[in-house]
Amino acid sequence: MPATRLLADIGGTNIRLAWQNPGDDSLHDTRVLQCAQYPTVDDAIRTYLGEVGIRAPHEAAFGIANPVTGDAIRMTNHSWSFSQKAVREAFGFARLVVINDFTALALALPLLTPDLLRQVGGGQAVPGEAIGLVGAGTGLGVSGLVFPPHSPAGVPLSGEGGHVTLAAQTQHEFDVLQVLQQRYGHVSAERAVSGSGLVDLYHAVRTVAKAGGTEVNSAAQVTEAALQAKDPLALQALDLFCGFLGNVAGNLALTLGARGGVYIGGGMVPRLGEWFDQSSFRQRFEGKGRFQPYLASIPCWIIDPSATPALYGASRALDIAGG
Ligand SMILES: Nc1ncnc2c1ncn2[C@@H]1O[C@H](COP(=O)(O)OP(=O)(O)OP(=O)(O)O)[C@@H](O)[C@H]1O
Repeated sequence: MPATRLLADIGGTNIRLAWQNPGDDSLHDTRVLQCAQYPTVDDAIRTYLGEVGIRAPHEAAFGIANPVTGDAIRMTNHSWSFSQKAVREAFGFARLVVINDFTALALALPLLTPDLLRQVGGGQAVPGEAIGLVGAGTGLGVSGLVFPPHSPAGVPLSGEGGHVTLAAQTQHEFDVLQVLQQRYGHVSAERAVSGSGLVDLYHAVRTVAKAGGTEVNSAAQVTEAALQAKDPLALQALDLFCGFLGNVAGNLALTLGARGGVYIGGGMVPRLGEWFDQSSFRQRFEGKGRFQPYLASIPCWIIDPSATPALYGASRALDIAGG
């Protein structure tokens, strides 16, 4: 095989992998593996390379769901940890770039074609203005793209906005947050707006309602109970989830001045289909008092995750790193 580029998007549940030929943007052999089935990231990568028949990729880029602050990587919502240097040496990569997974997704936003996006509310994006990015999956990823002078392609943000403090706006939300607070102490946005967060919201809703309800252990069970069985408590939990996401996305839009729009990534919202559009999301996105008209003009788009956009962003990170 000629020199190839290995790309990985490493989340708390899934690792998505693909490879590219030199000078060609097309992704090849895109696969999704379950992180929990591999003791280390090296094992998952070796399995992938073996399956697709590539022995020694020349270089690699990973987007990964944790802050990247030095050589040592420790995932926030999974047990994997590794040294970037050790991985680079183990696989013989000439270059390895590791960035946050939502920083990688932010780098891919300008590449997204309209067929991969579905708009939920708002008007037109203002070209050249900041863009917000938020996405619920195993965790809650947050990033954005800003366009300082001389950087027309945009500069991605590397933050940990999923861990901001979650605020309540209604008595019911306050009651639910109190239940979460008793469990976690600090209730970050991710404690509610994530897969495990949705399960916790369901249990909290039941506690507040002093109700029985169905036993659930996964986010998929809550969405199924809500959208298929029309279980009222599951519907309440799912609507709280969407409302909290709207609240966080609206805060992000205000903080960044994201008149370029807000993109919604992650694996959860696309699974809610058009039900999401009539949830509390948009109302809570805009419901910021005097800034309602400002937010009402900002478009939100749901990203279709099937195109594995973060892999393209990881590849762009290698291009930008040069060398
Ligand atoms: N039908 C469903 N409805 C809602 N949530 C679901 C459904 N199926 C799976 N999930 C949740 O989606 C989450 C996984 O999302 P995603 O595919 O974005 O994973 P990931 O990329 O590994 O996550 P992250 O990047 O946030 O660490 C899990 O928490 C899972 O419980």
